[in-house]
Amino acid sequence: LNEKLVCGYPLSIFFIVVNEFCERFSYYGMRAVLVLYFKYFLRWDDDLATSIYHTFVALCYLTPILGAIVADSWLGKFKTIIYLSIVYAVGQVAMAVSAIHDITDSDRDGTPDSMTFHIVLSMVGLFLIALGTGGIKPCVAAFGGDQFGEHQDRQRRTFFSVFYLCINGGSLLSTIITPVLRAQECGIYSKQKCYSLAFGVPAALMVVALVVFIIGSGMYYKAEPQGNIMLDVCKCIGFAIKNRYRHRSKQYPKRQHWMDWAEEKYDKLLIAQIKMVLKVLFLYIPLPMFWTLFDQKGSRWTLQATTMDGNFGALVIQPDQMQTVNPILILTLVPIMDSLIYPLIKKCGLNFTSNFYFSFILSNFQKTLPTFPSTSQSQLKLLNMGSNSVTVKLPGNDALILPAAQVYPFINNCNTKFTNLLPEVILFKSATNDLTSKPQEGNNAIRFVNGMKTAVNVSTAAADFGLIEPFYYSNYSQIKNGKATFTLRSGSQSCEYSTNFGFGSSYTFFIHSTLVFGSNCQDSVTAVEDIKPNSVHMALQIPQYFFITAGEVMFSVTGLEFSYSQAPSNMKAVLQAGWLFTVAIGNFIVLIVAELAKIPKQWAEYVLFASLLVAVCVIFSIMAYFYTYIDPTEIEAQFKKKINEDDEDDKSKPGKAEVEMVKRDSIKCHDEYDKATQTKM
Ligand SMILES: C[C@H](N)C(=O)N1CCC[C@H]1C(=O)O
Repeated sequence: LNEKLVCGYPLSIFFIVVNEFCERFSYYGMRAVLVLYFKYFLRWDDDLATSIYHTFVALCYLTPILGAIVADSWLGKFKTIIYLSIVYAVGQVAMAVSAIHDITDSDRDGTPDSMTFHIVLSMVGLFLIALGTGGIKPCVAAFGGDQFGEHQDRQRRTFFSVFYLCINGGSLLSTIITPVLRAQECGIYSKQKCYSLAFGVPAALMVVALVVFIIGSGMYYKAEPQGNIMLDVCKCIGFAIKNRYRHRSKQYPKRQHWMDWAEEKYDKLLIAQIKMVLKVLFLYIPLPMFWTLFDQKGSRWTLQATTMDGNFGALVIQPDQMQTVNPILILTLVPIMDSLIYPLIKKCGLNFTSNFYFSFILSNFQKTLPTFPSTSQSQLKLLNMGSNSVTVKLPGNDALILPAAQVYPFINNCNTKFTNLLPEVILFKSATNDLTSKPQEGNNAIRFVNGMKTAVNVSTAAADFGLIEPFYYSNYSQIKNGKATFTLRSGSQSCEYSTNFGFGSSYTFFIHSTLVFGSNCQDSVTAVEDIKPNSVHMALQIPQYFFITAGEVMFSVTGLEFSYSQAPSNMKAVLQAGWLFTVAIGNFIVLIVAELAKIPKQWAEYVLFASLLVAVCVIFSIMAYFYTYIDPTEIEAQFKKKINEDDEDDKSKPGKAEVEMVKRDSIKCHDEYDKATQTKM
């Protein structure tokens, strides 16, 4: 195969793993900011953004089928990777261009004037990316496997581990870098969040991936495509089903396998190869459930993280950055498993046939949310601005004593009329404006109520609340966690008010009528906590990440190698695509159950997914126990030898008796296949 070896490994795989690293950087980097791009640039709502996101991810894992068919039947893996990488890079460039707001911002107000242009271009870009990333994915993995000879099983296994490390190295770096690029401000006429840069860098990395792959060109082993194999496979399966149906009567003897009903018309080698593929595909049936749970990292788990405290001391973690725990753990666990755990298991003589994965159910963390008013109620707040406590009597409520400078929040029916309130008591009613959910991305939602007789301007370094009229309130502004200093200004006079924020809280700050400018106004502002800060720490998600990643290491890395080693020579990429198809189905399940079915209680949804996964684990273990490993190369060699011998015989001794003999031999050969596949793993 390959003449240039480094430490027993073909040199060509260096280019393949670097290509994979850059490609995964490109894919995961773009994916990391995609939902935010939908939400904040295209101005889609949460539901539409999440649905399109999961549809895109599912499409990325559906298109491998196309790429694999093109590679195995027509172009070969090498050319398919090159052509589809170009499509992929064009898609990434289209995404980067679609995120330049200046293109359609003719009135230069900072917002695009023709959203249709940006939506259409980004959808075209995403379609090309899905075609490219999905199309090349099964080919790159199988092409890497092709570089090893028959006696390099150990090296090939190590290659698939290193390949997985590169996937996750690229994913880790890009998930850290692209959100930082997105947070930059850029633009020609006005400065906006820099989505074009966040998509532009992944586009550049895809070009690098392509160049690296082309550089290695002279060193690759390039297996030739073997004709339109998928068409033959479909026709052969169709014929077997039809033939079986035609011979359904009891008078016809049964055949060992239903595919044997294609024997009348199809080559025995092809039938044997289809049997190998179907056997593996059958084993894949329960697998999508793993990906269903796994892919919720990007949606449900990240949303859960927004209701948690991300303060890790020196490091403050943003909710979407928690996803980087997965690739970090992969980079740690894969070497540990490969160099320690698997050899240890082997030494202990354990038959490690199936891997169990665990899910971790975390309870509903949104306990920090208060009771919000229903549609027929309104939220009221009473603020005593005086210096003495006052007694307030509201219709239908007991009299209450309101201490000086204190706020009393309560919920009442909208149509209640309030009369005779003391002049120093502010009745603050803002049912339509109150925040009714946790602020986004772990931020804090802050607003001010001005109790003074003059208008006050409030601002911080991060937000401007504008001029607040007397007895009126500002809009909410998002403030990050940590200390914030607010400057209160009226004409030329000002004072400062400082306070500390956690994650995901909401506060209304009441400015007292007694405020005196020029001094510190710490005592003249009362903070009312509308939504408590997140109290559950994000670190509690780490065990959940650990278990799902440990499952991934045992199941996904081995699954890649398994899909390669169990595939017939002409369907290596097709089986890789079958493996990736399980990821696509997993994402569709998320889309249906999590996004469309909308189970009202989050914990009920987690319990449902976890129970389904446990059930699937049991089923999969049973299936894996009965699975018998095969050596496709050996089986194919036996068939080819038999066919050659038959050809020789046909040439020298044509006649009816010989035809019978060939038939008998073929059946013998079939028996050999069946015997070979009956050895347990
Ligand atoms: C980032 C994940 N740890 C990961 O490596 N994968 C998730 C789906 C399959 C695989 C990949 O190839 O990206």
